[in-house]
Amino acid sequence: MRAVSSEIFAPGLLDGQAALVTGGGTGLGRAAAAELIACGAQVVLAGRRAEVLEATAARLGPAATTATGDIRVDDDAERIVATVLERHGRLDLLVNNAGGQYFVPAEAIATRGWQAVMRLNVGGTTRMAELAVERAMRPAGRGTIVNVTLSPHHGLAGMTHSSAARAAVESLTRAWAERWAGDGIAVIAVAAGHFQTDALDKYPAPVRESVARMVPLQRLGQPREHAWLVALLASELGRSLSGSVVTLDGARDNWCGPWPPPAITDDGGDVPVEERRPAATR
Ligand SMILES: CCCCC/C=C/C(=O)SCCNC(=O)CCNC(=O)[C@H](O)C(C)(C)COP(=O)(O)OP(=O)(O)OC[C@H]1O[C@@H](n2cnc3c(N)ncnc32)[C@H](O)[C@@H]1OP(=O)(O)O
Ligand SMILES: NC(=O)C1=CN([C@@H]2O[C@H](COP(=O)(O)OP(=O)(O)OC[C@H]3O[C@@H](n4cnc5c(N)ncnc54)[C@H](OP(=O)(O)O)[C@@H]3O)[C@@H](O)[C@H]2O)C=CC1
Repeated sequence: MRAVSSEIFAPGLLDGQAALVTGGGTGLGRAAAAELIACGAQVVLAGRRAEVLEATAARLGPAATTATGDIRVDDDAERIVATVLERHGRLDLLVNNAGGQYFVPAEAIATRGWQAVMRLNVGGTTRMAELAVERAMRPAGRGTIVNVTLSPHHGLAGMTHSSAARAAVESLTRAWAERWAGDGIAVIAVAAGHFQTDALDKYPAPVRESVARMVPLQRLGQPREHAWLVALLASELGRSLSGSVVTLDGARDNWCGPWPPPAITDDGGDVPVEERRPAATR
């Protein structure tokens, strides 16, 4: 996946820029990092698993380096941003891509589950944005933050914790765009639909198998398409889009129709629930 040049953008679009991509070791984050590098940026990939980040950096080449840490832990978040500044002396673009949830009926979400999802998607995203602004973008009088959300525009009946969290991020995007406009900082959200990444493997099979069929575009989004949008938002155009939520969903959003969804309900009327990850990976 070593990037040479962008398939769609002019060479040097992001020359000289330094970007931080959270969740940059996998899926959409990895593809965004590859495209940003292809456009000329230096990219720091952040995430919790060093080995995953190192493997991706090796694939992307010398413009990619890594910073390991958990964005929910304040010391880690501070260290990640400090690493970017030590390495590059600047931070032009934060791609707040790390996030997630699990598939579960609303009534089965435990308090700890709500907290885990809110803490990652709202808390981690907020802390990374604040640190990027305080430590790098406000002093520089310039910067761009791209918040990646799972589009909640129709409500996410199978992931209500994430529905609330992602709607919060969209609202924060607007508020931050207003609050930081005077500092020269643009804030934009990408409301993504269904994308073909390895992360989809964790969802129950009937859920996974039904999603692509239900996208009017008749296919899942490709990570490089999402990455092109991130690069576009990192360009000068992103500045005029500050405060916007750009939807990229093949006309499907992440939810449609009744609960329980007939396509995934079993003979007993139950909806499949996502399995817990093995303890070692938690
Ligand atoms: C096909 C349909 C969707 C298509 C669109 C795709 C959208 C995507 O977003 S794909 C990307 C998905 N990637 C991820 O979700 C990765 C990140 N996710 C996570 O790390 C976890 O899901 C997390 C958000 C729950 C955070 O994990 P962590 O903080 O490590 O939380 P714990 O595993 O310790 O769990 C805490 C708490 O949460 C409840 N819980 C977690 N998982 C489940 C589960 N599968 N089923 C039921 N409950 C779960 C539970 O209450 C846990 O507390 P304890 O039981 O006391 O441990
Ligand atoms: N694939 C899809 O269809 C869609 C995905 N999205 C969203 O796009 C983003 C990327 O998704 P995708 O690439 O598919 O999924 P992944 O699960 O591959 O991406 C999540 C990334 O975030 C990192 N991460 C998770 N928790 C933390 C944490 N606490 N601190 C630091 N990093 C963390 C993970 O690395 P590590 O575990 O090593 O920390 C991983 O690299 C997510 O926010 C997802 O919800 C939105 C719409 C659709």
